[in-house]
Amino acid sequence: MSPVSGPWPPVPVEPPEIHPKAPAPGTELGAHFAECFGCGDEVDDGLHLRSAIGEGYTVHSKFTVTSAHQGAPGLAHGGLLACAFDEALGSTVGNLLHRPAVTGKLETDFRRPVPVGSTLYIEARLDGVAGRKIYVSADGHLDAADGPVAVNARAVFIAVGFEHFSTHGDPQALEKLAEQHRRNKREWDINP
Ligand SMILES: CCCCCCCC/C=C\CCCCCCCC(=O)SCCNC(=O)CCNC(=O)[C@H](O)C(C)(C)COP(=O)(O)OP(=O)(O)OC[C@H]1O[C@@H](n2cnc3c(N)ncnc32)[C@H](O)[C@@H]1OP(=O)(O)O
Repeated sequence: MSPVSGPWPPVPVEPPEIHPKAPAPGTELGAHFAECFGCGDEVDDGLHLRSAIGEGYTVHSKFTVTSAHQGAPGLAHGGLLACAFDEALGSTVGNLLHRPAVTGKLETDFRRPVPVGSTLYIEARLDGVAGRKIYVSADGHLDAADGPVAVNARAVFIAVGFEHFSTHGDPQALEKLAEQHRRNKREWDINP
């Protein structure tokens, strides 16, 4: 079975334009929202993904699998692995392009089991942009940045206005996020 289901990106794309205020390679990113299941510190059984900007404007993330993340006994649940990639890929779009966007499509190839206690090293990249569609992909290596590949993922994020979050989300939580970003002096304004 081929891990690749077709050409990627599937349509002609423009090269991504890295935002002039994107964090420099080596920058640790921290949580983008304390209540985020993927990266937030306030979610006890969340994934607690930790990410940093890599060379060539990639994003490198680490996800350590705990017993809270099991599907089969002792093994990571595939849906939670997909969640880790959603987070890593979304972080890549948000931090490198400074463009609010949501996941439109997320595809994963699970190539090796990921045991509880192991750490997935995820390297994510921007593959191209076609209008509002932002194409990204990532590889997840087991227990080391150059470990065997356990998961591949690719996704289409769709750029949205900030009103997407204020209209469909929780305005109070959005304000909390805005306050957090003001406190951390982030370079983008998340107010709608
Ligand atoms: C909070 C602010 C942050 C600010 C930035 C700070 C940086 C922070 C760093 C870190 C970031 C975060 C990390 C977290 C990561 C996790 C992200 C998630 O889990 S997001 C939740 C799951 N996803 C949804 O809930 C979407 C639900 N869907 C929708 O809301 C709509 O369907 C939407 C917005 C995606 C599109 O709806 P329409 O009405 O606006 O637009 P239409 O015309 O339908 O589509 C626009 C284009 O996109 C294509 N498109 C739409 N859906 C597609 C799909 N599923 N696959 C492929 N293409 C699709 C269409 O074909 C169209 O393409 P054509 O312009 O015509 O070429």
